[in-house]
Amino acid sequence: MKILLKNALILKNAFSDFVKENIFIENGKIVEIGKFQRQADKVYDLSGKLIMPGFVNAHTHAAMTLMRGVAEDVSLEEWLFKKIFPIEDKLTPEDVYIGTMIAQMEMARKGVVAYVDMYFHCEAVVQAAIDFGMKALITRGLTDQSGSDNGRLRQNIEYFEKFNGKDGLVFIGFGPHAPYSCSLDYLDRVATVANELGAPVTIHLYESEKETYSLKEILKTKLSECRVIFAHCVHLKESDIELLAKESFFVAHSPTSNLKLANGIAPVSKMLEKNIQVCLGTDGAASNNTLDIWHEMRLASLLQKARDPVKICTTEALSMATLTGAKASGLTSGSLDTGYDADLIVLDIEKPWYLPLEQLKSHLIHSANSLDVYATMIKGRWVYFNGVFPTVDESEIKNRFEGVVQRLIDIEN
Ligand SMILES: CSC[C@H]1O[C@@H](n2cnc3c(O)ncnc32)[C@H](O)[C@@H]1O
Ligand SMILES: [Zn+2]
Repeated sequence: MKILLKNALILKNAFSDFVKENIFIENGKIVEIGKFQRQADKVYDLSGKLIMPGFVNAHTHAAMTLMRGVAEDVSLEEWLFKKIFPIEDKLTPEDVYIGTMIAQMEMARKGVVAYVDMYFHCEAVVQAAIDFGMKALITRGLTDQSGSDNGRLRQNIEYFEKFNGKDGLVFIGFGPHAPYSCSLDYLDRVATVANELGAPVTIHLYESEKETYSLKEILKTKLSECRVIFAHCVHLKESDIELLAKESFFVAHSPTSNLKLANGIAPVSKMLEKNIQVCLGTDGAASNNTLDIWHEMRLASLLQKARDPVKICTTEALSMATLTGAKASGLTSGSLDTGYDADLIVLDIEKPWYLPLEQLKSHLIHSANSLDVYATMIKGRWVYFNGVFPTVDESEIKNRFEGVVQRLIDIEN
């Protein structure tokens, strides 16, 4: 399939300038960007639109759309242990499939092309990603709190063997939940396996001020040799910041979830000063409550500006949401270039809040609305286009979702 996108403004990546050129896509890949004439099977006139790289949501629990709004105005501890875990105990693979589908619809609607997930019933997450056509780094949440992991690591390895690389969309990593739910021995075992398989790892780290373990000790395990996405990193000591400054380490910053669960504000400016690679994640819809990277991008920037107007600048924010997220997840997105997968979004910039157009880059952070996304393409396939989700039956998914939620409510009563 040959696709021509013409007459749009193009932002190739966070660091580039806007150009008015055409994009030619063949078999899911960008073949040419420039001022050319070519024959195509499908031609889209995108006058008045901006084409830019899609966002990477570098930390989420997609299926938690099922629990959006069920546990409000509580601390992380109460939220997780008293409200969320009891509901999660009742989730079936079918529930996780439907919850993940709704999450993907929301993310595609808001310009996300790839996400990093940590959950369970991962075969259902894989199926949802494949059926929808979204890129995902999927990890099995791992804990050994009761002294045993009840086969979770074995399951994660099986997911890797069965699904890693599937359709060029799904990749499998390892998801030790947090240092407070994984012993050091277990973390070492998980990291050893991940390292042998060349798979990335993601783990919650220093989310609340009650988390008092030692990062130095944690990094004496094989985790130090893995590609790791550390989620949250709100309560880092100066010495911890130094430890995270490493080519293979990434921090997924989730400002909304951190504020909503009263965990505070991550020291992102300090991290960026030390060249730590910071990307953005929404966390799950039960703690955010949206899956909106535009919102995270703006909030991340504003929270640091509370103390220093220089941080986080437009280019930095955009690159956190695109290039750094792509690098962290290992998913080849984040930039529009010849040879890259066509993972892009089309934004309707004919709205008053994109004027003056001369300052368009700033508007993308401080004035844009996620619902201005007109279309989202992943590997050359539209997964959202002008109000329609071409790869799924929207009303069927919504009906099934309501059915699952009703069942969960009935169990509770
Ligand atoms: C075992 S699968 C992943 C696990 O993580 C839980 N979770 C979701 N958000 C957070 C968070 O902010 N901190 C800690 N744990 C979180 C989710 O409910 C799943 O049980
Ligand atoms: Zn999380």
